[in-house]
Amino acid sequence: MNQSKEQRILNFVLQNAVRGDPCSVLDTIDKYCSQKEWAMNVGDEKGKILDKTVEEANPSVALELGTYCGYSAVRISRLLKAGARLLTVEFNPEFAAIAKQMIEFAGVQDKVKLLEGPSEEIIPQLKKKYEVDTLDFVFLDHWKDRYTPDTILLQECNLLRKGSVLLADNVIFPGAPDFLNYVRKSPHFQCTNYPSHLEYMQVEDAMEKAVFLG
Ligand SMILES: Cn1cnc(CNC(=O)c2cc(-c3ccc(F)cc3)cc(O)c2O)c1
Ligand SMILES: [Mg+2]
Repeated sequence: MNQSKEQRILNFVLQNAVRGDPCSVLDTIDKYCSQKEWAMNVGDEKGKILDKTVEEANPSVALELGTYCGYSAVRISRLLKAGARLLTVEFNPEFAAIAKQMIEFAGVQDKVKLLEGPSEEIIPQLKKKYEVDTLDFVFLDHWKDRYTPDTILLQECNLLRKGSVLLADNVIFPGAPDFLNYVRKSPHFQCTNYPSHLEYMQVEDAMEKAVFLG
């Protein structure tokens, strides 16, 4: 059976990165995806914006929507303080299986809980089933047309508190125009735009930070 691109990325990491070293896993994925096969990891340029936003938020409980191969789950969790945790949601079972192995190889599995299923089903379960009170940080990197409905759902489920930080990838390319409209017009969010480029390409992209004001 033909290997998937995501399986090839994982194999390249297993053969070339240092087990238990998150930075070496990130560098190895970026090397493969810039030199051999493009893939939709957030990448190093936008990854540095993600790093700064996570460090500033210093979250105890973080949520990621859109795990893919686990690149940003490794990126975020390597920065978490002792006892802090990342919940990451992936609806595609093939991607989830790759991400699980990537997270374990990087050695961050004790900080990361991978939840398989559609975000609209998992978000309403976070409080009771996953013992979440409120979320300190949310990284949106899943289907771009789910950013707005899931941001509304997070509010409806009382998962945001004053100061909760949302960071959205790809608000320029592929684009999330309705999300930008929604958060920038809402009195409940303070927004900041971070111009950047599409991962591994010279195409313009950006990340949007939206801090919940309560
Ligand atoms: C299948 N699937 C599972 N999760 C998702 C959600 N992510 C995206 O769709 C996504 C797409 C692109 C992208 C795609 C085509 C292209 F030409 C240029 C860029 C980049 C990203 O950073 C993304 O996050 C999609
Ligand atoms: Mg993305």
